[in-house]
Amino acid sequence: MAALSSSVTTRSYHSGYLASFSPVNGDRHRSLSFLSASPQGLNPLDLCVRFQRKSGRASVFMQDGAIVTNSNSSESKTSLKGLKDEVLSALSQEAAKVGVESDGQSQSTVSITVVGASGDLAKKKIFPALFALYYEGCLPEHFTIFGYSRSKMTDVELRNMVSKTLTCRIDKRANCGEKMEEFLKRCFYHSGQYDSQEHFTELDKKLKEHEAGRISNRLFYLSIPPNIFVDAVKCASTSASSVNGWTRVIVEKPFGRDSETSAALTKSLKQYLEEDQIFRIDHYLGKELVENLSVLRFSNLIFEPLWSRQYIRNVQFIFSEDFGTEGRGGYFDNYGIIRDIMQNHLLQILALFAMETPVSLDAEDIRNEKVKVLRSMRPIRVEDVVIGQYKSHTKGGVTYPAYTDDKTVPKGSLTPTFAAAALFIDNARWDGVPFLMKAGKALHTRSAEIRVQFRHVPGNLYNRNTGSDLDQATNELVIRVQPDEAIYLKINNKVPGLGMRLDRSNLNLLYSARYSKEIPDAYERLLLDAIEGERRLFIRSDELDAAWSLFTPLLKEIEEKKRIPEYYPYGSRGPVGAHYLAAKHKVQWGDVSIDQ
Ligand SMILES: NC(=O)C1=CN([C@@H]2O[C@H](COP(=O)(O)OP(=O)(O)OC[C@H]3O[C@@H](n4cnc5c(N)ncnc54)[C@H](OP(=O)(O)O)[C@@H]3O)[C@@H](O)[C@H]2O)C=CC1
Ligand SMILES: O=C1O[C@H](COP(=O)(O)O)[C@@H](O)[C@H](O)[C@H]1O
Repeated sequence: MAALSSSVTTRSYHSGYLASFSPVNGDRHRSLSFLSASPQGLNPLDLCVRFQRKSGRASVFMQDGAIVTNSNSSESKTSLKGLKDEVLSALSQEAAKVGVESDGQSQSTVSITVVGASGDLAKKKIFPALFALYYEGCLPEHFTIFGYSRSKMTDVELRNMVSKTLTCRIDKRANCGEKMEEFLKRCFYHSGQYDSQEHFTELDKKLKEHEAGRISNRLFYLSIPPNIFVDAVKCASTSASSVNGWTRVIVEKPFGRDSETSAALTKSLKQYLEEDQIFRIDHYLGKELVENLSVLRFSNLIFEPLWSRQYIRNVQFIFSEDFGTEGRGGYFDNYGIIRDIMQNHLLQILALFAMETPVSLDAEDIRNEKVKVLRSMRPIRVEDVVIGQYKSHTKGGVTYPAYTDDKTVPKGSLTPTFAAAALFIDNARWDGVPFLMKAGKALHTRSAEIRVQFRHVPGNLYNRNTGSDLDQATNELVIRVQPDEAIYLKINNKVPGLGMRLDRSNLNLLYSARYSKEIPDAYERLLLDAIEGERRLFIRSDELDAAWSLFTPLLKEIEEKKRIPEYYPYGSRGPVGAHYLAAKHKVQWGDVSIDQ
């Protein structure tokens, strides 16, 4: 056991289970106390070790029978709450293992209300993710799912609707039908307006019936258009909050459309919620390879020492989709690709990529480091940005529509469906290194990747064998986020034979070849984290402010000056301007080279 401050106040583990947490010493050490009878036969050390292994997020020690965390002082109430939930869940698992009734979970319930249940995202992502979690045994023992929206539906109709969407990966497995039936029995529906206290009070009543007197924990997932976020939060918090457990709200993007509107949204939400109740989702943070970024960097000696301007020439974040805005043009036209993809998904990945080593894996420590990166970024110059919009294109006898052919898009819209930008981080680690971003719809392929291009080998003995273009012969690390998740490193290698010819070959970690387990959808990870109170993958308000501060001046300039996008054919590689932009910064896009 690690010895911590002797003034830590503790209660005997054997006399209780976790019920509260409290600051200790007013400084770095905090304790989690167990207040009532704990399951017999639990080994506190085992619990502690299991907890550490499971969370990998905070240092947790047992001392005098209490669990103590020594995360740094930036640790907030927030992370401690998360810790509490995890400990409860670990405790309950231990209890189940030794066959005693746990007084942790069996006394608490989690009610998940999908607000906007009739909508696209709910059907496409949220219900399937909840089912996948249920299938995997990740949901708590007592849980209830409620759909809430204006559409009139019975519980049975909701279940029918949801069952049609459970065509996710999970239903290919054995016993899926049975599991699906069990899951659907836990799904209910309440029809109501988003701004009606009365309707949320009715929801509250129904939730209470299902909670059956247990400690109630409530998660609201706002899967509705942003203009009604605040109404729904107001009603949920004032009329349907938990009285004895936690209440959390997952908010979907867009979080405003610039610094002002985002700040206004945050202010409005904070009228009804504490920051630690708000879970701003960026589903790219829930993607497996994005989650793995820190593991790659911080647990492999060979990468972190190279992770700086000294060895890295440029970094590229590339997002492309091979379909247009079909069906979502109305939403998209008000935002454009910079707000839709760059300001959030790509910038979040950039921050994770470039941050300094956090003090710990605690959510606040990681988010502190990400904010520092965002705040160190140089304002984006409009001349460092290329924008494009797709136009109609006929190929193989098929005509693909232009962006403005979408009936929900205003005629003559200048909204960019493609953008490329050069960004810089003005700090000691990254001074002068171009971070290039490229995002587009209706391109030739669907992919998301991070490309790290390293500098050339000084005085390379094999220059003669690699050709005159030194940059062509440098190492490149590619993290392919999707599809076909992979990490590969391009190296120079001798082509077997009697001569001395080098080629570029890949050291390739292709996930489908290495791991048999299917990769969970990002929404599964994020929903589970929200239930467990883990905030690491959610956006804190200061991160959001910093992200908007970076992009708002650029967006204003593009929009006020009515900058004309460069038109590119549907299904192409995007505007050629993106290549000129890269060339200006002595970069070649990695996704267009012959040996991608
Ligand atoms: N769909 C997607 O792939 C993604 C969506 N998002 C975000 O998630 C949220 C939900 O998206 P999505 O499901 O596509 O949205 P929808 O447009 O499908 O709306 C969800 C539900 O909200 C209700 N609703 C729609 N418009 C209004 C309105 N003007 N006033 C009141 N209620 C309305 C409808 O339910 P009812 O009429 O029954 O009340 C609808 O079923 C949005 O914030 C979106 O930006 C983020 C990333 C991807
Ligand atoms: O947030 C969004 O993401 C999707 C792409 O998500 P993915 O997980 O399918 O890669 C994008 O289509 C949409 O425009 C955007 O709002």
